[in-house]
Amino acid sequence: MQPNYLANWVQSLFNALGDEVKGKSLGLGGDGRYYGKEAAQIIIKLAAGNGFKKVVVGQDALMATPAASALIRRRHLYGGLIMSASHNPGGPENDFGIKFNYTAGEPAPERITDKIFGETSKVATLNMADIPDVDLSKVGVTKFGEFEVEVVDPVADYLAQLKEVFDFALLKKFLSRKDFSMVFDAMHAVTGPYAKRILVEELGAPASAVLNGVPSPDFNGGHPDPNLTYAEELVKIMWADKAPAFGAASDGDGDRNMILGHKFFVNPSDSVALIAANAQACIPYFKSGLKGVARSMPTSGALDRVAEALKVPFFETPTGWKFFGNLMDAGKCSVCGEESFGTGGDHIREKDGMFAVLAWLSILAFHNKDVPEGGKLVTVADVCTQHWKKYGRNFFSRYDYEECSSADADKMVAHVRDVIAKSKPGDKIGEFTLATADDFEYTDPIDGSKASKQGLRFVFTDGSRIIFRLSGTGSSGATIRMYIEQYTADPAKLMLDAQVALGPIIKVALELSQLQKFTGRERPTVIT
Ligand SMILES: O=P(O)(O)OC[C@H]1O[C@H](O)[C@H](O)[C@@H](O)[C@@H]1O
Repeated sequence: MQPNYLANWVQSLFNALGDEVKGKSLGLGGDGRYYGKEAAQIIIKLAAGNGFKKVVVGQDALMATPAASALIRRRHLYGGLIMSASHNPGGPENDFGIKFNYTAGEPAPERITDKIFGETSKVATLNMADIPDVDLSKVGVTKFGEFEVEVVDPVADYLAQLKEVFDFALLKKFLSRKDFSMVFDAMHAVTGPYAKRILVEELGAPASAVLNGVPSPDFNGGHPDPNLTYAEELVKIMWADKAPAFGAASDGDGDRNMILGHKFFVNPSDSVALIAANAQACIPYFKSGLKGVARSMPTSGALDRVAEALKVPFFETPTGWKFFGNLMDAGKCSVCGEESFGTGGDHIREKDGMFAVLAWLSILAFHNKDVPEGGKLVTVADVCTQHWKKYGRNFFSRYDYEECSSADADKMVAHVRDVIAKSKPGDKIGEFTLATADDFEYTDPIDGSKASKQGLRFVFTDGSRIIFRLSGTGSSGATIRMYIEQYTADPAKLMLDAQVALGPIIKVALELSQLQKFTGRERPTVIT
């Protein structure tokens, strides 16, 4: 990141917030990329020059996004700036790899991000205080007159928050079972120190349970994306004949997650549904039940079925975590998630990778509480299978076509819009009968704001769906995402491989969009 770029952006943010920031305290975190510490020094000087009274920063700028949210909420800080590991400047809620968490620790709402964006073109002066760099390697307070910088242990507040959510004694007992083993891949990103402290020191997992636990400026040459493509090392371990019972990975800034069993991938859409279904029984924080649940539109309908069974309010939002923030602030949502590997809850209102890992460990601990050590352990796959037997299974897959030319992608989108305009309920598309086709629109139930053009979708009478969206986070060209979903309650089909089960509808999706013709792509770059 260019220092000037960063300074301009942060100054725009402070300008947008105006007098609101005067005399307030700001939380600050980074993720272990090389610019983390440098950027922290710049932001500290800008905060001092713009009237903040204090900056609270993680030691070595190693602050995961959920940890920063916990810090903001627990210490009643004004807000927090998190330098995210994003390879994708300009995503739905993070500009230039920075995420601004607003007062309650949730991602900044659209009205704030729009205001910041408006200010970026007008910045004339950088109000940077003339103070020396702060030693970020040591916990402690440095004062500069009225202004002070506190360097904190980045894990402490977050751990305290997690302890209010989960039964740590139960988890510790479960992790001490000789017949259970796990591995967590921190992918050389920020969660290494978190995993060591929480999983190893607090919960007693062996040190070897944390893989790639040392944050590195360039993620050791890897790409810290917790999916089947990029978490290759973990996938190899979990697909070996002799493997740990549980595997998980988290991303650059610790907010996304992937959950695996032995030779078993838990689709993120299923993961949030399973967490919601088991929350009340397995996680103390949810013991009085869920206030409501939410998923993004492209995320599969597995969660809808759980909401219906639990009789709790359900919300379908556009892609982007900020839409959940409003619901959680209004006390309408306890658990939410997205197909893009984000899962979270209202404990900190962020997507939270470690929360998902501890939620899954709590689910496993609960389902194994009557299984004697050495008995047949209830596995991740068993928990999912039992869930599908009860609710049916929403097969789901996402095809990503990265770095397409923007012109080609736009042509394809125009074509799909045209198909939608010409179609009507009852039309036959392949073996499927159309129920509706539209461009998803959302009216926020809390503030009434409208979001349009949030994804082109075809919904069929059997509940199957085909959705096209252009990524808002891709870094070069256009990334087309094609989401495919099909529901089955047929016990004979529950265990099919998702790609096999979805074969026919994928064909339909490719035909109706003419994706291959428009983009020249024979196959996607990533399949989830
Ligand atoms: O627009 P996409 O590339 O599909 O990315 C979508 C994702 O972007 C960011 O990571 C947001 O925090 C997520 O809430 C969202 O799901």
